[in-house]
Order: sequence, then structure tokens, then C-alpha cells
Amino acid sequence: MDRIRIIGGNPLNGTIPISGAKNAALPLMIASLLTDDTLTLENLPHLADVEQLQRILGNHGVDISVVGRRQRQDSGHARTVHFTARTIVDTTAPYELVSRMRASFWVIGPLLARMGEARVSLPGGCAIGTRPVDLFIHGLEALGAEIRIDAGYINARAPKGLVGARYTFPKVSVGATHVLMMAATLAKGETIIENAAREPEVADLAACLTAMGAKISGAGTQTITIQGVSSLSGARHSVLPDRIETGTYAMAVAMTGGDVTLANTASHLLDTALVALREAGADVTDVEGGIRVRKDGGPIRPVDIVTDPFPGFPTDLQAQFMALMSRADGTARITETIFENRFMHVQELARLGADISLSGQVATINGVQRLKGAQVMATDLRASVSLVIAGLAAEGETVVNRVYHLDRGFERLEEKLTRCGAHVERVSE
Ligand SMILES: CC(=O)N[C@H]1[C@@H](OP(=O)(O)OP(=O)(O)OC[C@H]2O[C@@H](n3ccc(=O)[nH]c3=O)[C@H](O)[C@@H]2O)O[C@H](CO)[C@@H](O)[C@@H]1O
Ligand SMILES: C=C(OP(=O)(O)O)C(=O)O
Repeated sequence: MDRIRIIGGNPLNGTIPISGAKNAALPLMIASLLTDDTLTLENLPHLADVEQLQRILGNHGVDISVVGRRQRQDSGHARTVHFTARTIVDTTAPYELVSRMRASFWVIGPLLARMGEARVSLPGGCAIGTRPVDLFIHGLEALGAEIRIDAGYINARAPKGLVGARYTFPKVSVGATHVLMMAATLAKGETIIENAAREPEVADLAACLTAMGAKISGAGTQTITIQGVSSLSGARHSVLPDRIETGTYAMAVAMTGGDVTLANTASHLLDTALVALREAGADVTDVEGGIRVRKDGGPIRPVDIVTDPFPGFPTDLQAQFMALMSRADGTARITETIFENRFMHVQELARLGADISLSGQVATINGVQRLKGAQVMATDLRASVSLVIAGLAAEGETVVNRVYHLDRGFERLEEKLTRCGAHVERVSE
């Protein structure tokens, strides 16, 4: 099993190209199920999750062909890929596949809309907390789907097609917003989704669906209106930059010191996180095509944050911000409101010398003067990268075990950091 070995202490200087967003790429790939024509996605990141979803889509009959690498990204393996779901050969998404990647559950929306039926395994829980699907079920039922849960599967049927309706989510859900929006594109009449997730990835999916011929307005706001159409066509769409990868490297620079330009990204995707970084003492400015992050040798100031749906502070940056706060000059409080068990990095950061106590959904971090390298264990995707950035700022050697979590969401992390002067290497056994 691969490990990442880090010798801490070097500042980061240079340019890091930001990849396409995992959390946009996955729903965009799933949208290919809505049409028998070819959907071409550019800037598709080369990640374990993307590969796994390709296998899942292949199982439904999607033909996938890689066009080639995107030339202007010198680092990273962004690709252009054609997805063609000419014929759907199977409307079942089996347990063996769905249990390995939660986002694959989202195929339920397009399959139901196009084929009038879908049988999809329940995704089950995962390390960061339970992942319920009640909002998906209620949303699809509002569009007329008949849903039955049997032997761990959701059986959804709409033999006469879905019918547009008004549905108000009782709670903001990114996944359920993706699914309902995709399903509504092929429903009869108008669908109005209230209390929709406003994440940039929802707007990116809507832009792609619109290019495919869907009639959608309001994506990126709390109210999304969709006029159903009888069929969608192919399109070409470039995946949005990864705001979580952007924020992660920005936090790494704030922690190690240095001067890094994050290229192919945009600050409006992560304003709240960048405000917190500035409060912590980093100098963050917009530059042409990206963001420049600088941090001198001054102290890291403690900043309290609360995770929230967009435009709030993203839960996917909580672990990384905790790593940063572990070196703050004072005490910071981090409140996690999205996932009940997203604090598994706390005990691993403690191995590096961090002083963090937990009480329910609140972590209190008493900043320490120095972290010291140690063996640590990656427990989930964002927890893993928080250990990497803490390791970059720690004295001596840190070894992060179980790095397969990292490969789900960070394209060529070692190379991007090494190019900026970090001492990071992958050790394969
Ligand atoms: C709002 C939010 O920050 N969503 C995050 C969530 O998206 P993801 O789409 O995975 O999760 P949701 O946005 O659906 O979940 C938000 C909240 O709603 C709850 N829920 C969800 C669906 C449902 O049917 N019933 C239900 O109760 C979840 O348990 C959670 O507490 O995880 C992703 C991966 O970490 C992040 O990129 C997203 O930013
Ligand atoms: C936890 C994440 O992914 P997933 O929701 O696919 O598990 C994430 O993107 O941080």
C-alpha cells in the first residue's frame, strides 16, 4: 500500500495548476446517461473516483473514450473524454459498485428520467458519517416516481414518465439537488426546486445540461426552475476548477510560508475560505487566471469557523483549516455542521503534536509553537490531505499511511508540491 513521506520545513514557492473539480466531474459524467448522443467533458481530472465512475457508467452501457491530454496544463493529467450512452443496457447500479463510491448513487436521477426505471443500491454509511438518501426519495416522489426499498436497493419507477412539480428541500443537499435537477430536465412540464444547494458544482452541472438542450434557470441560487424537454442532445463542457484543491494548497502556503500562484482557478469559488485565510494572516490576491497566496514568517492568527452549505465555509476544507490552526498563535474553534463524524483527523494531528479537544460538533484547537513529524494514518479524503499539509510544516519526517484516500480527490499531489520546493515523495511497496 502506498505511503507519502514528507520532510517538513520548506516554504512553498512557485505555481500550482489547479485541476478540474472531482465534485463537479462526477455529476457531469452521470449527466451523460440523459442522452443517446455524445457528451464530451474537458478538464476531467485523473482521479480514482473518476476511474471508478467510468466503470460504473460502463456497466450501464456508456461508451467512454479518452481524447487526449489537455495541452496547457503542464502538470496533472487532465483529459478530454467522450461519454456516449447510446443504449442503456442495465438500469441496475449494484451494491458492489455503489458501496465503493457514494456519488454513483446519483445515477438514479438520469436512469429514472430516461428509462422510466432504476434499481440502485443504497450507498450506506462512510467514514465521515451516515449518508442518508431520504431527500432524494422525497424529491423524486414529488416528480411522480414510485419508490420501494427492498433488500438494500431502491427500486424507482415512472412508467409514464416523470412530471414536473414544486419541491422544497427541508435541508440543503448538494447530491439531491444534482439528482432532482437532472431528473427534471426530462420531466413533463415545469419543476421548481426550492432551498436548492447553491454550490458552484450545481451551477456547473446546470451549465452543461443547458448546453445539452435543457431549460434551466436559477442554478446557483436557492430556487431552480426547470422546463422539461422531450430529449437532450450531446454537448462539450469543461469541468469547473476544483475549489477544494485550491483552498487546500492555499492553506498549505499559509502554514509553511512562501509565495504560490494557484493557476486555472478563481477566488469567487471559495470566498468564505479565503476570508478566513486572510484573517489568519495570509496575503491572498487575485491574479490573471488564478490566485496568489503569500505568507511571511509572522504568526498564524487563530480564526473560528463554522462549516455550512455554500457560500459558507466548506466542510471539505475543515480538516485542512484545522491543520493550519494547530500552529496558530492562540485558540481557535471549528464547528462542523454537515457531517457528524468528520473529526477523525484530530487524533492523527495530535500525533504530530497538535493540541485539540473535541466536544460534540466543536473542536477547540490550542495552537502550538511547533509540530513534529510522525507516522500518521489517512482516514478519509480531506483528513488525509490535512495530514500532508501539517507534515509540510512539521519538523522532520512525517509518513502518511493509507494514501489511497488521497488519490480519490487530489491529482498528482506529490508532483505539484515538489515543484514548489516541498520534500514529498510517494513510497510504493
Ligand atoms: C451541503 C454540503 O456541504 N454538502 C457537502 C456534501 O455533499 P453531499 O452531496 O455528499 O451531501 P449532501 O449535501 O447531500 O448532505 C448535506 C447534509 O444533508 C444530509 N442529507 C443528505 C441527503 C439526504 O437524503 N438526507 C440528508 O439528511 C447529510 O447527512 C448532510 O448532513 O459532502 C460533499 C463531500 O464531502 C461536499 O462536497 C458537500 O459540500
Ligand atoms: C467526502 C468527499 O467525497 P464523497 O462525498 O464522494 O465521499 C469529499 O469530496 O470530500
